[in-house]
Amino acid sequence: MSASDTIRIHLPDDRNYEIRIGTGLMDQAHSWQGLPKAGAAVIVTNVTVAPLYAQRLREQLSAIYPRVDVVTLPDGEQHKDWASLNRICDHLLGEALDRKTVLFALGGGVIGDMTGFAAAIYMRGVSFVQVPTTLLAQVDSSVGGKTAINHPLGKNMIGAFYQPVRVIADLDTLDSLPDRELSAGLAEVIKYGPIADAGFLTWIEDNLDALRARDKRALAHAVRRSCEIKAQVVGQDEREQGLRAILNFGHTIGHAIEAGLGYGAWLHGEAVGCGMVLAADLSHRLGLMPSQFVDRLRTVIERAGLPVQPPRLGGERYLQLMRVDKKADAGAIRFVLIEELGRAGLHAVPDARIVETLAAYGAA
Ligand SMILES: NC(=O)c1ccc[n+]([C@@H]2O[C@H](COP(=O)([O-])OP(=O)(O)OC[C@H]3O[C@@H](n4cnc5c(N)ncnc54)[C@H](O)[C@@H]3O)[C@@H](O)[C@H]2O)c1
Ligand SMILES: O=C(O)C(=O)C[C@@H](O)[C@H](O)[C@H](O)COP(=O)(O)O
Ligand SMILES: [Zn+2]
Repeated sequence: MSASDTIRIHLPDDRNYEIRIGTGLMDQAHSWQGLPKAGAAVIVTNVTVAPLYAQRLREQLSAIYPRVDVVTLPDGEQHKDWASLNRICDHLLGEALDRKTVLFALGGGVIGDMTGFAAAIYMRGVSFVQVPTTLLAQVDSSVGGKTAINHPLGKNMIGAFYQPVRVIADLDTLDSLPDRELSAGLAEVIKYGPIADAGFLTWIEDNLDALRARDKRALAHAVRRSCEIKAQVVGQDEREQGLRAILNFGHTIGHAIEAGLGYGAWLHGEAVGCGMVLAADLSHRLGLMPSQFVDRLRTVIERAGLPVQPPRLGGERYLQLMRVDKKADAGAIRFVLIEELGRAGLHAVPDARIVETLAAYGAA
């Protein structure tokens, strides 16, 4: 791969945008050219990421915008809430920033989801740019326009579909990412294999050690292929009327784990990794996939440094949490199941089969 690669996401009404992936982008002025003109830019970040990257981004943006503010939020999934959203809106309104103001989400998926939601609702919509600094955000959350905050009763329950105007993924920011967060990001990378590209799953298996060692070429390929798949899916079904649901593989149980344990106890990627093992198992129990697939997926998830043993919340509690899943339909819990390697679909699964599977993993 060259120093940078660009993937384009195609959406109606002139909302196409570029996903730029590469090294050194944070300090390369050309990455930031062509952004909407405005009197002000606001970088939204958190207390961990601000000291690492906010000043560098501010310098780049100062060449474009007369005014560049920084809003620094507390760090953590437990702060993906109304209070943080209000802090962004309080700043925008308190400073009388107009509707041309451009927001820059500098951080992981938590910052990206909240900044996007703030952009969607401030003055009924201002432009925003995703500057993802975690592997998870570079391969998934910065692309596709799902924005949200959590509710104690359910994950991402309050939000909007609202697309960024650009995504700039500087692979160098991954150098400072803790190992546990890198593993969490690998869960969403692995996800794309079984749902969309069997060959990519094999590539991940072959390159997992290089990915965990942060080999830049391996990371670049993982980010690029993940974004290509996500851009294709979202380009066909932006608002999840059908196809887009495949991106939710592992999330039915994953989101139940996150909400059930309290946000932040397990990382999103950890919960999704474990949720994929159980969804693979369900795919086998319902006769869609052979048992070897479950073993294969569990092995790669374990090798990525992710947990595969779900917490023991109890069968009834899991069901209660999953009934508010956004894919649920008239009370029926629906799972993304693998139908063949590289192809997935949405399936209503009877409660008894879900509890049986959870029990097999000691979680019911
Ligand atoms: N919108 C979507 O399509 C979508 C997709 C997947 C996940 N998500 C959401 O994304 C969130 C998870 O995102 P995440 O895994 O990035 O978590 P995160 O945003 O909490 O970031 C993980 C941790 O890494 C720190 N961090 C970020 N960049 C860093 C860097 N370069 N160096 C050092 N530390 C850094 C953060 O401060 C945080 O402590 C969840 O809320 C999930 O629901 C959304
Ligand atoms: O972009 C999507 O669509 C996804 O489902 C990607 C997921 O990885 C992500 O966690 C998403 O936020 C989950 O969506 P939700 O609609 O279940 O909240
Ligand atoms: Zn996810």
